[in-house]
Parts: sequence; structure tokens; C-alpha cells
Amino acid sequence: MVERYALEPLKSHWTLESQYKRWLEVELAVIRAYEELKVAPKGTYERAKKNSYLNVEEILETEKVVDHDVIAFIKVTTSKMGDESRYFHFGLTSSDVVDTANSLALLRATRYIYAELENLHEVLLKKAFEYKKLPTIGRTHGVHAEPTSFGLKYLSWAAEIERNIERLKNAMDEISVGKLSGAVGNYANIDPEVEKLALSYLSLKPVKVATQVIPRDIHANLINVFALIASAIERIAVEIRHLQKTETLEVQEPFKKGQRGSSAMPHKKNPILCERLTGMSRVIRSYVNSALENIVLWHERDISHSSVERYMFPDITMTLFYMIKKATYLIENLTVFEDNVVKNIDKTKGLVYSQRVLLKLVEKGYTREEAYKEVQKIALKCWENKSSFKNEVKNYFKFSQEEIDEIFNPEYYLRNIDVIYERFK
Ligand SMILES: O=C(O)C[C@H](Nc1ncnc2c1ncn2[C@@H]1O[C@H](COP(=O)(O)O)[C@@H](O)[C@H]1O)C(=O)O
Repeated sequence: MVERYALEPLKSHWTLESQYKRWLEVELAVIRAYEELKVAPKGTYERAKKNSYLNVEEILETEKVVDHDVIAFIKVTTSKMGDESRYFHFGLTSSDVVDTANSLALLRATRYIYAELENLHEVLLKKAFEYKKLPTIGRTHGVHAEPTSFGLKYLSWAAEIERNIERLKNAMDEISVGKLSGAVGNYANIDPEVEKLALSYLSLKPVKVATQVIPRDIHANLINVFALIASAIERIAVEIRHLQKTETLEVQEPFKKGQRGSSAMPHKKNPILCERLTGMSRVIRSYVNSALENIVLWHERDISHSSVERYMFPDITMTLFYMIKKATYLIENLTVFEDNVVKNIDKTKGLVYSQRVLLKLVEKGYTREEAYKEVQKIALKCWENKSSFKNEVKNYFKFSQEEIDEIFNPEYYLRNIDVIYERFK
């Protein structure tokens, strides 16, 4: 993970020491289950916990010799244990520990992400209501289309985050599984009751069927939801970047006191945060492919997925956590130049009301085809010579001033938005 983007508490969550602590948590849960099931003598769990020796440096030194990270961990951790070390890792395979601990790590990291996402959702909704009545120009294909509500932009972002919250909930539920079923997942050397009990101490459920590992489609689903969230944030960032173009200037991302935009051009305020969020979203999406590739392992497993996950799990959760926090800051502190938002509606001198003119003519008795032809003729002329569509329409179709005022009114386009907003109460 790039230090620049690593925020607490995620940063500490992914240190090597934290990883070994989670491995130990799993190993101890198994010992506790053995004791509960009277396989291990009373007090074994407490003694094993007290006498386990977690020393990162020594584990790494040992790994240099044995070239197996879990074995190195077991050797060092049990090195100061007494007789209870006999129950340590009893009947387990390395991935029982690694995979169960991975679920714990992902779940805990995702809980931080979830809380931040709820925060972002709330901020977006608040802004959606704040700008509900502000008319703006809707653009399709980048071309002025018809007026709409500025708040609807935020509402559509909030709705997307709402869907992602639901998806995240489901993915978290799916990843709340562990496996303690041994070398090929068939409980040959471990009682399924030990798994059930030990996982219950960790608030996990046994995965329905495992090989040596938990099936990777479960992890891929979570990674995919992360990518959806990143894309939702990128959609916000890209919109802001477009609206911050000098020609448009409807919004401006926060520019702190003392901040400088350009080393060469002192006048500049650039949308650097939005551009960073756009880039980060690309990085997060690129992990979806790796996560999908991890699904297909040889037979009961190979270990090609392991290196991928060492990059992917910390990187993706830390990057996403950073993105959501920054997106919330961005939305809360975005400057909206309301005058420009309204002014830009008239950049095409009324062309954006062409459909209203067309429908008015149909109401007056024109066929749709006739009306379209007539309106397009005038509209294209106005595009070319930059004249006022409003004036041309008034003169050509002999509309009264009252009709013109009614047609060329941005407020008209907001008349039904309450129906949409009602869905968010
Ligand atoms: O319980 C077992 O260990 C069973 C064994 N399978 C393994 N299960 C879990 N870890 C294993 C396994 N094999 C190797 N290693 C060690 O995993 C580490 C992989 O390192 P990396 O590719 O860098 O992520 C790296 O440290 C490897 O040494 C099997 O033969 O089925």
C-alpha cells in the first residue's frame, strides 16, 4: 500500500503483527473448542493463551529457514508453551488458520468501510434536498439536453450508494465464514463439532463445502462490490471535474487556505482530489480481474491465489476507505456557483426548450411529424447563426407572450421531482 493513502485504523489493521494476532485468535479458538468438548484438559485454553509467544522478528527469521509462513508462526508462537502446545494446530491445515483469519480481517476492514459509506450516503442525501429546487441544464452526450434539478444529481449518487450498502451487507454476510475442516476439507482429522464451536467464538459460520481453502468466489464477490463502490465515487468525481471546467464553472472542489494549484500558473485551482479519486477507482477495478482469476485453483487447491491476496486485501480496503472518506469531505465542502448553474441553462438561448415547443404545437393541432420538422428547422438555424430560439419561435409560430413564458421556463422541469424525492423519505 502506498503510505500516502494509508489511513488509520486500516493501516494498523493490515500490519504483519495484526495478521499473526488473527492467526493466533483462530488457533486459540480451536483450543478453546477442544477444551469445551473435553478433548483437552480444563485450563488448556487459558494457559495456551497466556504462554503463546508472538514475536514478528523471530517468525520472519524462522521463515527464512522453513520457507513456510504458517509453520514459522507455529514454531515461534508455541516455543514457550508447555504441554498445551500439543493441542495447538491439532488436526488443522495451514489454510484453516489463514483462511479463517482472512475472513476476520476482511470483515473487520469492511466494517470500517461500511460505516464510512453510510456517512457518505447521509451527506449526499442532505445535499440532494438542499439543491432540489435549483434548476440546472441536463446534458446527454455532453450536449445540453433539458433543464432538471441540480439536487437530482446528488440524489442519483445517493441511490447508487444505497444500493452498494445493500450489496456490501450481503457480501459481508457471505464472507462471514471460516473453515476448520483439514487438509482437503473433509474433516478427516478434525471433528466438525470443533469447527462449529471454534467458529462460533469468532462469530463466523462454517462454509458449506470447502476444499483445502474457502472457495474464492466468495472473496471475488466482495472485491466486486468494492469495485462498484469505487465506480460510484468515480462517477461523482468525473461529474465534478466536468462541472469545474472553466467554460462551465458550476462547482469547485475545496481549495484550502495556503493551497497552490500550479507551480507555473498561480491563478489555477485544479480538481486534483476528483482526479485522484478517478485514478484510485481504476486501481480498485483492476483487482476484480485478479479476484476472479483466484477462483480457479488446481484440484483441492494450489497456492497461486496467496500472493495475489497479500497485495489485494490490504490495498483494496485501504484505498477504498481513503476514497470514501475523501469523497465525503469533497461533497460536504464542494462550492456550488448557483448563479452559473442557472445562467448556463440559457447558453443555447432557449434551444433546450425545443421539445416543449414541439408538444405545444401538437396540442395546437400539428401532427408530430409536421411539428418536429418545423421546430428542427428553426432550431438548426439558431444553432448556426447563434440567434435566440425563444425570439424565433415567438415570431414564427405567433405564440403569445404568456405562452412563451410558460414554454421557456426551467421551473416546469421540476414539477414532478417530488415523486422521486418521496422515495427517499
Ligand atoms: O498445511 C499445509 O501447509 C498444507 C500444504 N499447503 C499449504 N497451505 C498453506 N500455506 C502453504 C502451503 N504450502 C506452502 N505454504 C506456504 O504458503 C506461503 C505462500 O506464500 P506466497 O505465495 O508468497 O503467498 C509460503 O510461505 C508457503 O511455504 C499442502 O501441502 O497442502
